Amino acid sequence: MQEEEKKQQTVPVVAVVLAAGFGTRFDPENPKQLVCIADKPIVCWSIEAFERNSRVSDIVVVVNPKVRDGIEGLIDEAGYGKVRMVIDGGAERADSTMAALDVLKQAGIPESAKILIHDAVRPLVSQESIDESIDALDEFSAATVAFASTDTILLTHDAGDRKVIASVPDRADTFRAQTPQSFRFGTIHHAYELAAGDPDFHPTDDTRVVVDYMPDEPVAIVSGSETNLKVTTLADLPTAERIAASVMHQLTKEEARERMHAILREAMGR
Ligand SMILES: Nc1ccn([C@@H]2O[C@H](COP(=O)(O)OP(=O)(O)OP(=O)(O)O)[C@@H](O)[C@H]2O)c(=O)n1
Ligand SMILES: C[C@](O)(CO)[C@H](O)COP(=O)(O)O
Repeated sequence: MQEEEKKQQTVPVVAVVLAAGFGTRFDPENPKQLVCIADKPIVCWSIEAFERNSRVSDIVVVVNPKVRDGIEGLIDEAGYGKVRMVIDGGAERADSTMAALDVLKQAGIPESAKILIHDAVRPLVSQESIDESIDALDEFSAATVAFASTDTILLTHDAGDRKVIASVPDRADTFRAQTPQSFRFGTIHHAYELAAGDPDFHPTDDTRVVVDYMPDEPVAIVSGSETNLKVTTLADLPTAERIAASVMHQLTKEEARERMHAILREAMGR
């Protein structure tokens, strides 16, 4: 059934692009979602990564009042065909995810739908990571793109006004969480329902909601990359520009190759 579903894609694959943050670590007066990298606003890079992926059927964009007009204007101008809704998020990232899940529930989305939740401020996500996220849901109900840590990670606890090490996990077992984080709709919706009553619920990502509230549900790791950078502070911009330049170079080469193949196919009458 799952093999068949994979080939025919019988369930919706919905990307949720979270762009409702306030960029306090970047510059609250200059919303980072709207800042350009290689002349294209960051939010457009992210939306286009999912527009370009033929397996993604729908996109929901989550915004806040400060960026709504700007982002709606960009979506209209570009004519993104898969963007079905632009909705308001909430105070924290998890509130913004919840807003999207509520809207999808109201729209009657099936429990089996595949939901890819992505930080708008990770503009350079690769098609391979998106494809692998969609594939992972044929085996697991939850998965996250993540990048193996090259540093040793220290888990700490508070000792007075200092932190001290609580434990040191084996480096081979440590990863840096990235996005998209992908889920069957029924799983992520249920996890958020379980978490809703908890006053100490302030997760910084969506997989944590499954890990904490549905501990028997395994969450798969999908390969990420160093280039799937999150633009967090102003210091990230030069790196993002460098990565964007190399991505554009790659895309231009691929387009040229595709054009050449099309010319050859036509010349050979195929
Ligand atoms: N209430 C929020 C908070 C964050 N986000 C989104 O979640 C992603 C997380 O990245 P982050 O760097 O934390 O963005 P901000 O929350 O904007 O940044 P900061 O924490 O510095 O305020 C971003 O795409 C952001 O727009 C969101 O949709 N709703
Ligand atoms: C989801 C995330 O990008 C995974 O690395 C990250 O946790 C977002 O955290 P932030 O505090 O909102 O930057």
